[in-house]
Amino acid sequence: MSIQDVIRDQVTNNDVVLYMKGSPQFPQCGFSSAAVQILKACGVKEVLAVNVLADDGIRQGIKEFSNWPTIPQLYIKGEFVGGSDIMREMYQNGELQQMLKDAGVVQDA
Ligand SMILES: N[C@@H](CCC(=O)N[C@@H](CS)C(=O)NCC(=O)O)C(=O)O
Ligand code: FES
Repeated sequence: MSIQDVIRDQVTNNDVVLYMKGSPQFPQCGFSSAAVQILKACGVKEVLAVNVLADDGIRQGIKEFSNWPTIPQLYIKGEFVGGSDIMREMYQNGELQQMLKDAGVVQDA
């Protein structure tokens, strides 16, 4: 299976996927830490967190997959949402909560 296939499987088989540096418990970059905090603030309980620092193939492959040059990257229901700046904007205007609600990932937002 190619890296692109692995990524496609991850985002297809998990409602919420966060490609990040480090883990939700120990983020290894401020941008990834912010992304984790925003998901928590939205009430997301289940997320597949993929540590790109543990796999350089994924680290580069995800940029190609999404056509987006940086980490973190959030996917909801197989759809690329954005990085931490976009997540923060969408959280502030309520769009992210709505998207998670529509996806059936959180009850009340
Ligand atoms: N403003 C960006 C911040 C993310 C960013 O600049 N990430 C850099 C540094 S962590 C990155 O992924 N560089 C490529 C790499 O490390 O592979 C966002 O909204 O997500
Ligand atoms: S690891 Fe240096 S900015 Fe993210």
